[in-house]
Amino acid sequence: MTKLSVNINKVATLRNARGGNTPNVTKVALDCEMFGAEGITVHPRPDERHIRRSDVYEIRPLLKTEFNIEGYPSPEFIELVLQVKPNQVTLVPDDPSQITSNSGWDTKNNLAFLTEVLDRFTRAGIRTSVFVAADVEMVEYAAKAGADRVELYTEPYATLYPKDPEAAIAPFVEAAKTARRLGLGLNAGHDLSLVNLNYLYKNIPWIDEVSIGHALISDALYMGLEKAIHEYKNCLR
Ligand SMILES: CC(=O)[C@@H](O)[C@H](O)COP(=O)(O)O
Ligand SMILES: NCC(=O)COP(=O)(O)O
Repeated sequence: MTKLSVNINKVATLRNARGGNTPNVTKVALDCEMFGAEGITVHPRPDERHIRRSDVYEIRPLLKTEFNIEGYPSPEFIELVLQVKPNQVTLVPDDPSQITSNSGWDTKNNLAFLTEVLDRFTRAGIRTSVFVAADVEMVEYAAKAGADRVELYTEPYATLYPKDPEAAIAPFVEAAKTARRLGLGLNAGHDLSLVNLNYLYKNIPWIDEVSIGHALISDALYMGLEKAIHEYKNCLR
């Protein structure tokens, strides 16, 4: 069964826009769980443009589903994750100045670094996931580095899907088969939406978890959060 983890970064973006506590990010996280989300994802970026470190500490003890923290493994990020101990940590290769995640790891050229970081989280009992492009070699080196899972960076799929679904999905099926062959768990995320999610799922039904934020929160502005979560879960059947 493919689980839906709701990324609440953009709820924090709205909260931060006025400097107060509306919308209440913690309440939204708990409501997402009540509406059927099977996990909550946050990406506490160094500039705290949306999710703040304080959000991470506040949310952690209250969640009933899975907590996934994404980020670049800086010393500060590693310390935060080891203190909070989420169910899963997802390593992304983002530079602090990036507007959003726009690439997967070069797991081959970062093998030693990733191996050392992943080992620290593994020893702390935290499931690890490495954000990679749909590239067989990048998946293979994520396995070599000791990751429990890979998360396929799905922006290229989302961009090409409307023009050519079969071409869009092809590299992702190959990368997903490689992950399965190597015994890696499989996540996927970035720019997934109600337009493209079901086709991804139908072609790669063994995905463990999709983490979706930007499109889901945008859809919720029109249909409401509860209906949005139900609609996204309906794409995973
Ligand atoms: C790793 C990934 O693809 C998403 O978590 C993305 O990083 C979202 O970050 P923003 O919400 O800051 O765009
Ligand atoms: N890992 C992807 C994620 O958490 C959310 O990405 P997006 O849906 O905001 O593009």
